[in-house]
Amino acid sequence: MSVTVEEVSAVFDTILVLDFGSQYSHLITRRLREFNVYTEMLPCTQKISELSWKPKGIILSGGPYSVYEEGSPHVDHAIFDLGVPILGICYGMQELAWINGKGVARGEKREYGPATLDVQDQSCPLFKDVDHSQVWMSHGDKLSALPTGFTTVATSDNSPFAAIAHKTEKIYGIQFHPEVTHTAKGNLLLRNFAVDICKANQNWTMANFIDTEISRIRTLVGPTAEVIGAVSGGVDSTVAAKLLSIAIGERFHAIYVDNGVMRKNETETVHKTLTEGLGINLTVVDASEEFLGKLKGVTDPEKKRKIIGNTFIEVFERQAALIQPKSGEEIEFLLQGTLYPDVIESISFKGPSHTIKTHHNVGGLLDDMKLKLIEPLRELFKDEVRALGEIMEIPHDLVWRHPFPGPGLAIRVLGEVTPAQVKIAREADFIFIEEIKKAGLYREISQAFAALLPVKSVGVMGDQRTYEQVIALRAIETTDFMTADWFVFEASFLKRVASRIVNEVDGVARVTYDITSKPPATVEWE
Ligand SMILES: Nc1ncnc2c1ncn2[C@@H]1O[C@H](COP(=O)(O)OP(=O)(O)OP(=O)(O)O)[C@@H](O)[C@H]1O
Ligand SMILES: O=c1[nH]c(=O)c2[nH+]cn([C@@H]3O[C@H](COP(=O)(O)O)[C@@H](O)[C@H]3O)c2[nH]1
Ligand SMILES: NC(=O)CC[C@H](N)C(=O)O
Ligand SMILES: [Mg+2]
Repeated sequence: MSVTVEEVSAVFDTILVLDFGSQYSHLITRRLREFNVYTEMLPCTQKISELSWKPKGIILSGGPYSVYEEGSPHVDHAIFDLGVPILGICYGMQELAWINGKGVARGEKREYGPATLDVQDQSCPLFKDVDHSQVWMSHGDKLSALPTGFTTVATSDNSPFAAIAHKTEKIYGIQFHPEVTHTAKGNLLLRNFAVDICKANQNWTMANFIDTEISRIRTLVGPTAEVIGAVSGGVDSTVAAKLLSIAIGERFHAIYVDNGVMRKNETETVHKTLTEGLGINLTVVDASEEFLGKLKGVTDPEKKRKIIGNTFIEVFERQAALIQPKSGEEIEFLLQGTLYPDVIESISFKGPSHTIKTHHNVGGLLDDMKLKLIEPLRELFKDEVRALGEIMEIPHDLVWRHPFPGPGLAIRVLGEVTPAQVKIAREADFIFIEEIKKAGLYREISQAFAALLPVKSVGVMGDQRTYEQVIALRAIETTDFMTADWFVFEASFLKRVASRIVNEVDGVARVTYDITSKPPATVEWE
């Protein structure tokens, strides 16, 4: 028997962003959701007839191509038959012009940076309260003529067609980017479009999402089937597990694997919080010896990742096989903590970005396990997951936890991973994080940790010459982990941490602080 489960976009009023490959496209989605309008992004090649829901409005994003070039992407003209408002941004506006008269050409010079907007037509609802503000331009092509049926709504010094609007339909084009923060009133403009012009309901809140999602899970799973899921104690898997546990109770089986390279006290804390605190049906598997045994003698970072990923799958599958569903049937579903950025990445018009490190998750389980997937967070950004966690009363500490990589301390112990080395990295990390929390800096920092370098250095302690290893501290600020800046601590803070680590952790003679940004460095040392 198959059940139909409504998509989120069929339940909430949805603005559809069609992506032409701009680096800013996902920001459009984020901005609209920030004022509680549900927004989804699909590739610009999406066939409208294949959509199972009707958007309240459509936004055409920017993109790196030129509309007049052969092979450049074009939108399905059926968007005009939907009778919903349309907003074209940069390439998106050029696409509207190309469809309505082809007046787009290479400009004499590129325009990149701030410009001041002059609104000519004050009655245009898109520009309500937006006049004379700074906007951000990033283009080389421009409109050479007004498209058929359009008028000029706003100009700037370099762009005689900074904004255009159709005379009778609700179709708008803007040359600048409202989604970037350099456009002072960009949020307001997007709000004017989504709320005033498209009349989208501002009901996208996690409080509303939670009920829809729980009933969606119940419909999908049905009255008797059971679900398994790997839970790390990280925010994504915990929030997903809590949702499942609210929806189907004991029929959800969470499995946490202690791989021997977790942080100090982690296994105990996760166990206690998830079972006693959150009432999740959790099994803790201690597989540390198995993992550490397989890591023996291995120094190559990618090999470490592969060994941990593969062992993880073996342990998980072994454990899953032990679960006997009450129904007498087999386990039917697997929970995954997939987030919206992963979805965007996989549907991106540009194709998935270049993989620098093979970040594993439990994706490898699927092929032979024949389980159906449940991904309750696949519509959410990380900040939405955190908001959802707060609503479900998951402890703050867990909701705001820095991400922790699946291979754990194994990629923070550079070189061979031995129990002795893991212990040093674990103790140093614990002190660093403890001091960060004491200083009230934990929430300001996106991720912080200590890495153990496989080099020895000379030191002196109590008149004795020492010859021990080096700890590198890393703390970064970032919004998306694709780029990151190192965090600027007060000198006194670093002094305190260094002194504690050298004094309290056996085997460390020296502490350094990593002051490299990403790029060129990555967040992790391996
Ligand atoms: N030690 C572990 N035990 C069980 N599952 C794990 C473990 N480590 C990772 N996983 C699984 O791999 C997935 C991916 O891990 P990842 O670190 O990306 O996400 P997370 O731990 O849920 O959240 P965060 O990004 O905040 O750490 C997890 O959601 C979880 O399903
Ligand atoms: O689950 C994971 N498995 C991995 O192998 C892995 N390597 C890096 N990371 C995390 O990804 C983010 C970006 O890290 P990098 O700049 O080092 O690639 C940071 O948050 C890193 O901690 C991993 N996460
Ligand atoms: N940011 C954009 O959308 C740029 C559009 C187009 N490629 C141009 O250079 O004008
Ligand atoms: Mg994690």
